[in-house]
Amino acid sequence: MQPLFETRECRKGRVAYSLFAGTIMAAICAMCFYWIISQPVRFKVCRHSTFKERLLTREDKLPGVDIFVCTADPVMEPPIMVTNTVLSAMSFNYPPDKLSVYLSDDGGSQFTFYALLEASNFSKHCLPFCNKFNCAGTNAAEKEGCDQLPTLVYMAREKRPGWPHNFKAGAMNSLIRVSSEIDNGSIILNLDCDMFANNADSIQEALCFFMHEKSGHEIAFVQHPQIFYNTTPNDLYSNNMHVIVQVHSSKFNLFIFVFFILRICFDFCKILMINKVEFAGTGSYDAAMYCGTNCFHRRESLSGRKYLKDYRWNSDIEAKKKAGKTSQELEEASKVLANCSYEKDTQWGTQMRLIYGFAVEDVVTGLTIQCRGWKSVFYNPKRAAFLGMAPTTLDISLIQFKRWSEGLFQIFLSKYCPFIYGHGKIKFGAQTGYCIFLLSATLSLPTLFYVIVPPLYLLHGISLFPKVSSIWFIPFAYVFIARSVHSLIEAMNCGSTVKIWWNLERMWMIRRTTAFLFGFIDAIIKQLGLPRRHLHRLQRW
Ligand SMILES: O=c1ccn([C@@H]2O[C@H](COP(=O)(O)OP(=O)(O)O[C@H]3O[C@H](CO)[C@@H](O)[C@H](O)[C@H]3O)[C@@H](O)[C@H]2O)c(=O)[nH]1
Ligand SMILES: [Mn+2]
Repeated sequence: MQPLFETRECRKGRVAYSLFAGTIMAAICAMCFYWIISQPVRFKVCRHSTFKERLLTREDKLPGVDIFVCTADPVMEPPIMVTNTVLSAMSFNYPPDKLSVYLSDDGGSQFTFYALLEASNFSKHCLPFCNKFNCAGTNAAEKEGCDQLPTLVYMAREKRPGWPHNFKAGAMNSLIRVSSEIDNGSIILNLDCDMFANNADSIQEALCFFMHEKSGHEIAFVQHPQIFYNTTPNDLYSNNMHVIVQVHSSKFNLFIFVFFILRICFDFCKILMINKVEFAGTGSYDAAMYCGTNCFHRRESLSGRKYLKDYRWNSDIEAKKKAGKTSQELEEASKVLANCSYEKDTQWGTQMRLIYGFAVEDVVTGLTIQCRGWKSVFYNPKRAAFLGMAPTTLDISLIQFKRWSEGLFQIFLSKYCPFIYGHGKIKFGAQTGYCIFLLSATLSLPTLFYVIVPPLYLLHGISLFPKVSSIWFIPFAYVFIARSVHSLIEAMNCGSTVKIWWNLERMWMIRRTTAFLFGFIDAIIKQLGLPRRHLHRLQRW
């Protein structure tokens, strides 16, 4: 007998729906994960202060300090700015015979070179003057007579087609070699050319960490925050995204609810608080991130040395190599070291020193140092030690964020992922602290979803959120208010105003939906080995 009816499963669109649900689930898990890892740094925030007067009583033991300034393009980084940085570095309140300033010019520009020459002549007049009037009493230069000035070295390393020059990491590694031939100072300060020293005593303050009796020998680097003297105007950025999504089911509310709560919970990461909460928090787990500039390094740890329990600072290693050598001899010796083929088939850039192949070479380098057993400090003194120039337009700022988020995510996807590479080597709080930054690119996806889907529902006349009269309104309202108030209080505690806080909220929304998204895509493309555009470097102005 023939059946009178049949039942058939409607398979149409099921695969598509599974994919869709899968992505939502993945996004929820990712955000949950992100929220969890952003917690440890908030539970342990430390602040340091130093007693530099006590350090001065040990003046005889002060180490040599080599300051590295990097520049790459005379147009985008005008020589006046570069020389300003160099002069500020030369005027530290520190014995001039123990201070050397190196300028690496990747542009090999005559403008920069002659500007530096002029600056060095100028310094002969201005530095003794500064020393005399700024720091009477404590200044070592004054005691030893005003005639001595810090050593000043200009380096333009060799670049050749076909040889990877590895951007700033390559420049830093050349500087490490060249400076070891000249002064071999056991402390290295790394400055970008758009930052200048804002406190003549910063070296002494940093030395308070390195020379601390009990734990100083464990410290590899002391990172200062990047603080900018020019403000960023937060222009509005219109983003035309025409996405048409057919919505079939209004039972989707649960997803939206979870999304709503999670997005709001993790949404803490604001640039102002980064310095005072997240960076300080990772520092509390002995693993402050190296951020490429404003950072004092111990030469030995930067050069790849492993920390061993019995390690003690040996000031004898600072053999003054330049003693007895003429500057011509030093120049000849340095030329070999700054040669483009010097690093061929060596461990430079692969295992140690500045690591190559990452858009954010600094962060990955800091991580490898910490995984070799060293600790690092995040020091945010009341008076900013260094001041810098921030991007002044929205597009340049977004390009910078795109490069950072991509580079950071690239580290997460590489063998240097803190959970794997750092497992058992750095504290769990430090691993999660790193990942707050390394995973920032991934935030773009849930954010995009959040900003696109609810308006589409609205356009279709489907109500996503409960009515004000409904009891279900309470959790929504609670999460929204609690999150906003917490974020505002955190910002105000860090010295921000309501307006700054509001602008930052807006900027983070813009960054997550643009820069982070492109960073995410490019990092994935690179991971898959597909062809991609070149790194955006130096498009600051
Ligand atoms: O081939 C290059 C490219 C850049 N630089 C110098 O590196 C510094 C920073 O480079 P830039 O590309 O302008 O990066 P920013 O986004 O401004 O810098 C931040 O992000 C970088 C990557 O994480 C870090 O290296 C920096 O220290 C940090 O300030 C500048 O002084 C450049 O002159 C070089 O020396 N050689
Ligand atoms: Mn910079």
